[in-house]
Amino acid sequence: MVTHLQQLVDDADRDGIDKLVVGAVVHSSGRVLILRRSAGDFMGGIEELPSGGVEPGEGLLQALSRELAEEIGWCRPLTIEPGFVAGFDYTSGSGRAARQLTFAVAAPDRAVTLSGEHTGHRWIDPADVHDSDLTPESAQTIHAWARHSAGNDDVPGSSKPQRMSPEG
Ligand SMILES: Nc1nc2c([nH]c(=O)n2[C@H]2C[C@H](O)[C@@H](COP(=O)(O)OP(=O)(O)OP(=O)(O)O)O2)c(=O)[nH]1
Repeated sequence: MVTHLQQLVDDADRDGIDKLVVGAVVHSSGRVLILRRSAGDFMGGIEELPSGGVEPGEGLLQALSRELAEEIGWCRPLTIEPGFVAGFDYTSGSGRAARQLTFAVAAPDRAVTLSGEHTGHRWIDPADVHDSDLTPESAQTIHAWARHSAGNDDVPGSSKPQRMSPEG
């Protein structure tokens, strides 16, 4: 796992990524937690997965743990499900080459405490992502997780980040 995570960081460096972001498919009974961004922010009002930038000196999972504490009030140790990580690249609001690496985390309970970054949350069935304000990249990430969790993962090499273009 450690080698694998380091490989993801090395790949991002090699690919010229300036901003590494970690995200989570937090799920309970097959439903996935999504958050609505505050209206005043860049891309305000969209729905997104809990996510945030990796800070200098932080490991990926350390960053994920901190972001989940900040964004949904989870202070518990996280259990990352092995075998799933989905990646997409985008240009951030400040123009940086960003890559979001999204891991899967089971929610033992559904208690969520939002920060000021988000105005609402809900648990969505992956089949209903078309009926949301998720970006195509977030929607694809949720679909990839749903396929993975159904044991019907038809994406070759799904334990590696998938390159999903904003168009695709
Ligand atoms: N900018 C941007 N964000 C996207 C795209 N697709 C997509 O799912 N997102 C998501 C990632 C984040 O959840 C959110 C926007 O985040 P962001 O990284 O651009 O915003 P930010 O203000 O935190 O970034 P920064 O400018 O401070 O680097 O939208 C896309 O094509 N462009």
